[in-house]
Amino acid sequence: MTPDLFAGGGLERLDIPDAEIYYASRVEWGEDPDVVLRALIEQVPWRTDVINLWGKEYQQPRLTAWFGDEGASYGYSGLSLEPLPWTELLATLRSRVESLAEAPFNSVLLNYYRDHRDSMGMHSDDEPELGRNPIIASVSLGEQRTLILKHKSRKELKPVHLPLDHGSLLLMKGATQHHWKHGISKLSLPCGARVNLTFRRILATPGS
Ligand SMILES: O=C(O)CCC(=O)C(=O)O
Ligand SMILES: [Fe+2]
Repeated sequence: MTPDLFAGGGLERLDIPDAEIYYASRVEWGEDPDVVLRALIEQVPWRTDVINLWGKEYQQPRLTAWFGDEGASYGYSGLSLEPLPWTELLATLRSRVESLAEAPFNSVLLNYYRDHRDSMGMHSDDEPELGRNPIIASVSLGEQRTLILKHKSRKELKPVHLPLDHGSLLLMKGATQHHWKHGISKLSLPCGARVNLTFRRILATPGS
């Protein structure tokens, strides 16, 4: 299959069935990715979110933060969460991501994996607020960690392992979330910090 390149940016379509995923390993961000990583680790008011699974509360195994346009809120365990306002750095990254992805975003979820023990469970980004066939733009900074993708119904398809590089951009769009789950596993060997930013477009607050 001939790689299908987005204009500029070096995004290359990956050959994964039932998915529309593009990847560029080293994007020109206009800022040194080392500096961006350090600034985010230091400046973002990181929090440990509690998730409710089957009536039991668990701390998420990573730190998170959520920024976005005013009103781009989403329902979460019965609460409606308001985003923090864009910082100058995050607004700059958003503009760059929007031009590379050729799509608008009104919020960003940040994940901070402090070391090899932090992780994210398998899930799809299929919240109703994102609408049908959402486009998610994921920026990775710091330690390389591997995104694992598992098809939800075609058991003959092997899991796909995508190592995400420092300064890379991954786009998931089309029916990807419908067919695939993704997550970041813990590692057994120590590794450094990684910050991931997933830019999203919240369509509307249900009930508003
Ligand atoms: O850290 C990553 O690359 C994955 C993040 C993710 O899947 C999410 O925020 O929904
Ligand atoms: Fe996700």
